[in-house]
Order: sequence, then structure tokens, then C-alpha cells
Amino acid sequence: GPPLLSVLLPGPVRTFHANPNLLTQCLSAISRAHPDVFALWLGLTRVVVTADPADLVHMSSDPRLFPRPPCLRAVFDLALPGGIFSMSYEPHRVVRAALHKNFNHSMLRGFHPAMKRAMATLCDALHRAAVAGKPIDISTLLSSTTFMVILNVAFGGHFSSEDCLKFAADIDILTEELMQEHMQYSVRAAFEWAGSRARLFACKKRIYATCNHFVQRRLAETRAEKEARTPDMLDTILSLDQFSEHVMASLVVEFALAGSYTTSQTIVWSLYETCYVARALEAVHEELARKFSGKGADEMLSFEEVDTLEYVRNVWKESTRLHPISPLLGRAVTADVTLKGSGVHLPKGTIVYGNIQRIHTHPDIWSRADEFRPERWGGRGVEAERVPFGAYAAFGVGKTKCVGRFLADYEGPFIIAEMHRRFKFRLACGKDEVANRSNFIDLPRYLNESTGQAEGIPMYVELR
Ligand code: HEM
Repeated sequence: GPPLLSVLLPGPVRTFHANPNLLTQCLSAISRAHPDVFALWLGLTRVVVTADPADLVHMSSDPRLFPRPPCLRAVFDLALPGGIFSMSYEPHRVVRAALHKNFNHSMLRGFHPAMKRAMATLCDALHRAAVAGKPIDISTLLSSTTFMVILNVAFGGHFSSEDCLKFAADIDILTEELMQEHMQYSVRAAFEWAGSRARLFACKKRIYATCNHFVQRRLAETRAEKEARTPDMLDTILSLDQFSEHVMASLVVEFALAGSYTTSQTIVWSLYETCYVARALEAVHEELARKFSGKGADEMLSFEEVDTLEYVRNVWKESTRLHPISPLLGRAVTADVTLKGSGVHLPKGTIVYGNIQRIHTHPDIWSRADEFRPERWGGRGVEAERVPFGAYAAFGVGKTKCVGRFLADYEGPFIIAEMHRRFKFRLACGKDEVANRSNFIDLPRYLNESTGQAEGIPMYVELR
């Protein structure tokens, strides 16, 4: 919290208020030194942090008792008015029911041709990097791919890589602004007249212009045009006709926000880990060679083949365990409640954070918790490690869990498999120069000492 609090309150004051990008780092440091449930001040807000899986399950079981905290919803409502992240219980329930009904395996199957096109664009860029022999910023490259998946595959758009990068740059600004708002909402509200939110509003305007364009184009589609293509996520959003076009545009922006960096940066972590855990890399190559030896590099895996990936899926899942992109689950209690796992009593109004990062690496829950071991998820006759319900929560659990998981769990393994089938990857910086930085979600960043900046992860690419 802010230094002033050290005068008013007992206990150490850490520096993330000055640099909100250190939020998860500070919390991780505190978590390791304290019991599984503790309270602390985040800025001027007191929060309870729990690393008990049963508490996390409890917090995710009833969105009426445990909604997102008002401060968080206010921040989202400012940037994404009326959207799913700030919705009250009833509209949220309606939206989730519609999404749940339509987001399924057959929608994914329809995505595959466009997915292969996005993958081909990525492979071309990787091929050029391999030929040039110079390091590339793999974080940015993969982001442009996952934005392409959301914009072109899930929403039926026609964005080039450059357009995707432009859109991604605005989403970057939006997430930075969301993070600043989260820490300084009241101060920024008080100084709005002086332009404290000018950057947020300008980038919001650009993003909404793009997304409104999507919505309008789709709404103007003829019946014949609609029948000529496969249904996508935008169809589902637009079927929610009880909402205004503005709310629909907010939903579109939210999906772009929630569905791109989450996936791309988990893939970056998977590449980072397989650079160092030779056993895992060998097992990936063994699976790809065993299953697809007859397939040339010019041919992509089919939808059915992606479905058969086993070890690569474990690599994906283990990456989400060790590096949860969304490491904290924030809720506020609307009545007095006793958490079912830890038994800690929370008076009405308390803000509680489920510490997914800590739960995922808790030594009492996982064997060799800090190691990257995809085989812990089982397969080829080996049983998966037994952990309590709630111990794995990369996508949340229960009624509020991630609605995009069905897409991420197909897209992540597909991209990882296609990359490893064609290329070898090597980190172009020191292993310890890569760390997490919080920016509403957590991202792996290269801490470049010579520029003092946190940058995308540099990697060398070679042809296999
Ligand atoms: C590695 C990939 C991903 C991870 C780790 C992830 C993680 C999460 C988490 C932890 C939540 C919060 C759950 C809760 O509050 O209980 C969430 C919510 C959400 N995610 Fe994901 N997600 C991923 C990919 C995606 C994708 C690909 C999409 C969409 C295409 C998506 C869309 C959403 C949306 C819309 C919500 C809000 C759900 C609601 O409030 O009801 N996510 N995600």
C-alpha cells in the first residue's frame, strides 16, 4: 500500500502501489511467508487473501453471495460499459446460459479452416525469423496470432497481421489503464476534469469503433450470407437481443480482451519451459513423430488430429498451472459468510482474493510443485496426480469459470503442436531475465537491463 499506511498501520509496506505491475510478485512473496489465509491492504482497500482450494470453490459457487468486488466492476464499467465483467447477477446469468448452450465442440470444428489460415500466417513469420537467424519477439508474434483467432476465427473478420497488431496495441493501452484505474479509481475520478482519463477514453473510442464495425456488418448480413458460413462466437453474442448494441459491442471487446493475451502468453510460457526441461521437449517430439510422421510441414493437423494430442495437451495444462495468467480471483461478500475451507469468517462487504498462483504451486498440494512436469496430468497408462477440487483453477471453477476455455484448450495445443512440428526455439536472453508482470492479467516479460524496460520475450527460431 501507499507509504502513509505504514504510519497508520502495523506491518511492512511494499512498493507495488508505486508500480502496480509488481502486484502478483508482491503477493507471491507475502504468500510464501504467511499462512494460507491472511489480510492486507491493497492501496486503501483491505482484502483477505486465501490459498485454500476449498475456499476458492466456495467463492465460485454462488455469484449472488460472491460477486466481483464493486471497485473492480466500477473499473470495468468505465472501460467496457454494460459488459459481462460488470454485469449484475440476472443479466450475467442470461448471458452465461446463452454462451454455454452454443460454445461447443461443433463450433470449434467450424473454426478449424480459419484457424489453419491464422496458423499459416504465424508459420510464415517464424520461417522468416529462422532464415534471418536473428531473435524475434515471440510474445508480440503470438499475440498477433491469437488476436487473429479472435477477430477472424471467432468473429469472422478479415484482419491482416498488421491490423491485429494495431488492435493489440490499443488493447495494451486499455489494460494498462484498467490497472491504473484499479489502483487509483477515486483519485482519477476526482481529476477527470484535468484529463486523468483522457488516454483511457481515447483508446476506448478507437477499440469500440473497430468492434462496432464488426457488429454492424454482421447485423446487416443477408440470410444467404449467414447460411454460407459456419456459426461463430459473434452470432451467439448478437443472439442476445435483449441487450443494446452498445452492450453487444462491450461483449465483443471483452472477448477480444479476455481471449487473446491469456492464450498467447500461456503459449510463450510453454515455449520458455520446454527450452529448459529437455524431458518435456523430447516427449512432445516423440508424440508428434509417433502420431503424424507421414505429414509434411506444408500440411496442417486436422481438427480430429488436434483432438488426439495427449502429451502436448499436458504441456498446455501444466503451463496454465505453473503460470496462471489470471492469478487472482477477486470477489466481495454480500452477506456475512464463513469460508468453507479455512473456516475464516468474512463480514459482509469484505473483499476476498483467491490466490490461484499460490494454490497452483502449494507444496502441500502438488508433488514437486515448482517444477514443470506435464506428465503429472497422466496419459499413456499413467494416472494423473490426485489433487483436491479447486487445486487447479487456471480458468476458475464452478458457476463463474471462464466461458472461453473450450476455445483456449483447443487453440493452445494446436498452436504449440504446429510450432514444434516445424521449428526449434531457444531463449535469446537469460532464464532469470524473464519474470511475470501484472497488467490486469499476468504476462511473462523480458526485463531488459540495458533499456530498463519490460519487453516481449526474445527467442531464436531454427527450422527442424
Ligand atoms: C489460457 C487461456 C485463458 C485463461 C487462463 C482464462 C482464465 C479465465 C479466468 C480465471 C476467468 C475468471 C473466472 C471467474 O471469475 O470465476 C476467466 C473469465 C472469462 N474468460 Fe477466460 N481465460 C482464457 C481464455 C479465454 C478465451 C480464449 C476467451 C474467449 C474467447 C475467454 C473469455 C472469458 C470471459 C468472457 C470471461 C468472463 C466470464 C464471466 O464473467 O462470466 N477466456 N477466464
